[in-house]
Amino acid sequence: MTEAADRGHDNPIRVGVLGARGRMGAQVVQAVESSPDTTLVAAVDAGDDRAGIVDAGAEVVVDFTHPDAVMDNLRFAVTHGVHAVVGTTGFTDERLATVREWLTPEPGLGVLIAPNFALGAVLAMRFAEQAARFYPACEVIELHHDRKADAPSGTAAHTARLVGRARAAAGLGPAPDATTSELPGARGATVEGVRVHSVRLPGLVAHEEILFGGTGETLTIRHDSLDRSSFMPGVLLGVRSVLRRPGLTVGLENVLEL
Ligand SMILES: NC(=O)C1=CN([C@@H]2O[C@H](COP(=O)(O)OP(=O)(O)OC[C@H]3O[C@@H](n4cnc5c(N)ncnc54)[C@H](O)[C@@H]3O)[C@@H](O)[C@H]2O)C=CC1
Ligand SMILES: O=C(O)C1=N[C@H](C(=O)O)C[C@H](O)C1
Repeated sequence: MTEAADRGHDNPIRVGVLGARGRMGAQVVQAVESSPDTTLVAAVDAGDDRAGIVDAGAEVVVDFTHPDAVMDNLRFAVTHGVHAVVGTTGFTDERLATVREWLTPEPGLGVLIAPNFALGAVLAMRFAEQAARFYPACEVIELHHDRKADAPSGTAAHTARLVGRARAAAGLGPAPDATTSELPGARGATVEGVRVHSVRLPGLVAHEEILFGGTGETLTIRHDSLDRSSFMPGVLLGVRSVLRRPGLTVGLENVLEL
């Protein structure tokens, strides 16, 4: 994943990282330090003073923190004129509307929020959206490491929303389901009419299956992030592109022009 860079060694993009000591943040710190067109100017985690990001002259802040912390961080970035690339989960339509409001008086500022920065995950979501209208039923299974704070994953929720909206646009009704008796939770959560199931196990990183059922056949689209390095090309692409994408962009697919 590359994008024609107009910033290089002599004028690298000044990047601050929020959540810098976390699983993702630590990798972002390394990726930003290793890339010739970006330079790390601030690494902030819980308990640190995030004013350091502004004092250091960051142009872009990257946030991989926690759903409970991300809105406050984002408001801080926007009110201080810092572009933001956000991987943290927890974005509802209401939260996105709030971010758009914050950006209204800041017409030059860009915020990119992506539920998943891995190329294959973005492609899987797009393929699922394309397949949705052809099948009477779809369910999503996401599988993650046992330290993950939220369920379902942001990616699975986003996938279900995309599939659910594509189904609705195609005039598809509820998926056939004869279940009349169940233990609570046995059929998962429902997002835009699509069932979503969450698995948590040590040893896993981040995985998603989108299963479609039809007449005498099924289609399974599966993506596996086997290592967090899978997210870094997308994060760096986001850092480069957010500088020239004013307003709110949701999803890396818009940057990739899929
Ligand atoms: N969009 C994507 O491609 C990906 C998104 N994620 C999401 O990123 C988020 C973080 O995931 P992990 O790195 O696995 O979590 P983690 O728990 O390993 O790291 C989060 C870090 O943020 C810090 N933190 C919490 N509140 C903070 C605040 N107010 N200011 C600064 N730092 C703060 C914590 O101390 C911790 O070090 C989650 O929402 C996760 O779902 C994770 C992987 C990929
Ligand atoms: O917490 C994680 O690990 C991940 N979070 C994101 C999500 O919730 O979709 C992206 C990826 O699945 C890894």
